[in-house]
Amino acid sequence: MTIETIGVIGGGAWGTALAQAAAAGGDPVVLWAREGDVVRAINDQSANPLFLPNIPLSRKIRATSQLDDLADCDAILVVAPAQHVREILGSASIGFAPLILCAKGIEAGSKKLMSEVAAEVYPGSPIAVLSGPTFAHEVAAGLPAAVTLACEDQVLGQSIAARLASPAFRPYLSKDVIGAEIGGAVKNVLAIACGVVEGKRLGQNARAALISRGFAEMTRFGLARGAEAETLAGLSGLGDLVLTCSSTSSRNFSLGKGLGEGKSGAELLADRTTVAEGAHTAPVLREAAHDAGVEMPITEAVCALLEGKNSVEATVEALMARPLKNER
Ligand SMILES: NC(=O)c1ccc[n+]([C@@H]2O[C@H](COP(=O)([O-])OP(=O)(O)OC[C@H]3O[C@@H](n4cnc5c(N)ncnc54)[C@H](O)[C@@H]3O)[C@@H](O)[C@H]2O)c1
Ligand SMILES: O=P(O)(O)OC[C@H](O)CO
Repeated sequence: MTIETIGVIGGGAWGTALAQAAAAGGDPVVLWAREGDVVRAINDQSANPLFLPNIPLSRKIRATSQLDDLADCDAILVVAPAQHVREILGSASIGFAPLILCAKGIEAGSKKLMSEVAAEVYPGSPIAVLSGPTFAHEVAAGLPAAVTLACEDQVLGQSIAARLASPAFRPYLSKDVIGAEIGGAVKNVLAIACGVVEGKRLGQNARAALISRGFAEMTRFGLARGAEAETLAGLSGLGDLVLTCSSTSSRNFSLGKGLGEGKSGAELLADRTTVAEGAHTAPVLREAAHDAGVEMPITEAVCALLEGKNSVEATVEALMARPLKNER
């Protein structure tokens, strides 16, 4: 299968960066954005100052406000925030093109992963997941990055990988769709915890401990949901966890930093233009972990902090005072 025209749903930072990556070889890209200003800026100035400032975009990217304009695309990157994917897919008529899911989150209420949401809305469409350690501004600027491209149909996966690959963008194939999704969703919650460590100045040791014990949580939950351990230890799991837990370029890390500095979750989440997926995923993940009988103390701590139910001091004390146990 040859994939030429790529459609992109979502004109935020990551949708725009992926459009830029997909346009690198000179093939056309059609990007749907919700904001009229974004559509106009891309078409008139080859730029997206609202979500991806100071990055000149390829002229091969054409933006539209009409989802139906994606109907003839050979494959569609779905890059809306996780909580809006169902609604946006439901309002599009995009035939049977493969859907490449790029949002990192779990749907509130249903507790479903994006592949499960997409399969409900478009039961006939082949599904893939693209996830990994990728700050949008770096990818859009053409800096090197690698991602997991998970697709049960490996022939389709190879076609998608071949279409998106460039000297600066390297997809690694996997069949483990669930594993790729769980890594991306869980790391956002753990990044909030690492941001708290930074904001409260708890030190580098604490951050490394959180990354390691957070990875143990991610692995326990992932295995319980049918993910493969190798996927969780790969780009879409551990790779993205390390990236997002290390830098204020991460919105989730920055949100946690604010909590660590003493601001409230409500204050930090009010009037945001950009999305911090971990804040939406944390409570759903806590419920899903409970359903699966999986212990996720760091996730529970992040929820309590976001909900204003515990202070940072009391949270750290409680995590450190948990009964001693084997590391595995
Ligand atoms: N930014 C990154 O570096 C990056 C990298 C990899 C994955 N992702 C993931 O990509 C997804 C999209 O994130 P982003 O960074 O492009 O977003 P963003 O923060 O740059 O922009 C916000 C997006 O949310 C959309 N939005 C806001 N309110 C909405 C509503 N009511 N209905 C539908 N859409 C609405 C906006 O149109 C915009 O596309 C997220 O799941 C994120 O985790 C982001
Ligand atoms: O800014 P964040 O925290 O949403 O992280 C962006 C990407 O997911 C990093 O891979």
